[in-house]
Amino acid sequence: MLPNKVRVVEVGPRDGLQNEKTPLDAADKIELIHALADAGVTTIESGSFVNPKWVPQMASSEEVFQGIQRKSGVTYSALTPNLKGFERALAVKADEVAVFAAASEAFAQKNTNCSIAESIERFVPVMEAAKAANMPVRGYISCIVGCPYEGDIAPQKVLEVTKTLLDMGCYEVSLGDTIGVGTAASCQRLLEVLGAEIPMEKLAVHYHDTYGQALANILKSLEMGVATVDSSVAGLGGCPYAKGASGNVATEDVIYLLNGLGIEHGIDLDKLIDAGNAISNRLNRPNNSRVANAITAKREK
Ligand SMILES: CC(C)(COP(=O)([O-])OP(=O)([O-])OC[C@H]1O[C@@H](n2cnc3c(N)ncnc32)[C@H](O)[C@@H]1OP(=O)([O-])[O-])[C@@H](O)C(=O)NCCC(=O)NCCSC(=O)C[C@@](C)(O)CC(=O)[O-]
Repeated sequence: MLPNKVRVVEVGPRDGLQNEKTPLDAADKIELIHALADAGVTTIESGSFVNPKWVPQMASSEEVFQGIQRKSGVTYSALTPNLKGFERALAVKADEVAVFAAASEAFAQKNTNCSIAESIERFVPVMEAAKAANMPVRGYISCIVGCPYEGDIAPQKVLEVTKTLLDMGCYEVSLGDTIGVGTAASCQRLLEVLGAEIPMEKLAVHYHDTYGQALANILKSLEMGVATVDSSVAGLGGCPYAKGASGNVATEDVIYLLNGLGIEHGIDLDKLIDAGNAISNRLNRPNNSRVANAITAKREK
């Protein structure tokens, strides 16, 4: 059965912009975040406190958080790989942080320079500090169905990491199909394994659209009881440690799907399209949302 309401987690300003080649200054990112909040998005991953040598596009995250005019009811979250990242996020008053692990050892090494177990160890002090600061922590898992280095990933491995993150205190785990290889069938198999042990409300889906399967995978996930979907306005981004991976599914496309299904989400599609067109123009790249392109063409007629 489909959920009545879906929470859309906008990851464009982080997952999207971390992999765009055109450098943006903090003011452009702030403008994007303001436009997203104005469109009704209530969770916006606004930056990342990782080593700026690894991901230079996120180096201005402090400035971004300090420059945002916060809208009441909106959660401005940040990615934090370790205690140092958490302290940076806390200093600029992020509302929520996210730790990120992988279901593939090879990807964990490439992305975080350590094994899966070591990445989890780094989260222990983050969870303690977040608890003391009363800050919610989200968990991410990369490579939930496939890894660019290891190939297919067993659902059992994803289950193990998901349980670990939830046991540590993450309120939710977002399942990342980092290279977009999942299909409705493989996502269903994974969610069946997870759903046997974990309540669906603890899971979110985070699909990249490399193989054009993201919307089908989202629909399947909604049918299986998932009600939180990550997406990126204009389909921004990719992944710096997964060559050839395209951006997240475009938020505009997700909203069009939800509208068609009659599922509540609280986002104004027209305003969202304006936000996506503006950032695409600023980056001098095409808008990767098919819905945005279709509606923009219709507007121009
Ligand atoms: C995890 C580390 C930090 C380990 O990196 P490391 O080099 O092993 O760390 P270290 O602890 O040995 O420290 C080395 C240097 O980094 C500094 N450092 C250490 N931590 C920080 C920090 N937080 N902020 C700023 N600086 C930091 C630290 O201070 C030191 O500086 P130095 O003494 O050399 O001058 C590194 O590998 C890293 O930053 N990785 C991030 C990679 C990344 O951002 N990837 C993209 C995000 S994940 C993703 O996109 C997937 C997701 C979530 O969207 C889901 C999906 O789709 O799959």
